[in-house]
Amino acid sequence: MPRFAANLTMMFTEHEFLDRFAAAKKAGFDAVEYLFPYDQPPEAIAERLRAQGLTQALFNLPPGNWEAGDRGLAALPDRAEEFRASIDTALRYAEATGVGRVHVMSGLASRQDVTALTAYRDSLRRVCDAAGAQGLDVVIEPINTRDMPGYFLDDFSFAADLIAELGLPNLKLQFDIYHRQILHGDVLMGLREMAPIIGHVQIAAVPDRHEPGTGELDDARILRELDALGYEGFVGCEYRPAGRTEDGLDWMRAFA
Ligand SMILES: O=C(O)C(=O)[C@H](O)CO
Ligand SMILES: [Mg+2]
Repeated sequence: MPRFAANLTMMFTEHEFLDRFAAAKKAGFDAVEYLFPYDQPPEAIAERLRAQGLTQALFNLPPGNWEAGDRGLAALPDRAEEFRASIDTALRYAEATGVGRVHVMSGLASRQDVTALTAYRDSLRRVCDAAGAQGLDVVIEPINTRDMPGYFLDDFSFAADLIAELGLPNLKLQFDIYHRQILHGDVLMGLREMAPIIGHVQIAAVPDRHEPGTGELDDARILRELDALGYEGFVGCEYRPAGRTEDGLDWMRAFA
């Protein structure tokens, strides 16, 4: 049975961010993830995790200026210095929270741009080296370009080939089922083919990104496939609740 992590960026938004940890615990979660913790002191996050007995499943490196349109820095040659600084920031929060993996966002660039591809490879080597020294995995996630137009990493096969080419032992795939369906479909075969390199999974219904089981996929069948494949990582619940978060959790309890 997969271990579900509440995504506190998208769920429990009825509460202030630091109050979402208690809300997630009360709703039955033992793990959390979110996009970015950087608006809070690391100690404040660590205290919430400790007080609620929660495990930190994942968070992202700083993405640049999200409000200004940045969606990560790793493939942006002219932002290399900022990317290097983002690694140090993320590792400070990783130390405080005990997270086991961090997600590196590529940024908006073309995979046909050789300078972007070179920057991306260099960035992944750098972050995997620094994160590995702290016992952390690094995950990269193909994201669909309907939700994120111009995102550099928009193909699962490209991501898998790059992971194989770089051969970095702590570089793994963040398999977001929502993006997989939109980009390629073929979700079960994708899971079977990429199981050896999957470092994190996320789920949301397609196309509305609401609770699993409310879209076009048989999400219960997909979760059973993760069990059958022996996946022992987390499944991040990265969906927008259709109503109050607490009222929409029956789908998860079917797996309890
Ligand atoms: O967009 C997603 O699915 C993610 O998981 C990124 O981390 C945030 O955009
Ligand atoms: Mg995702």
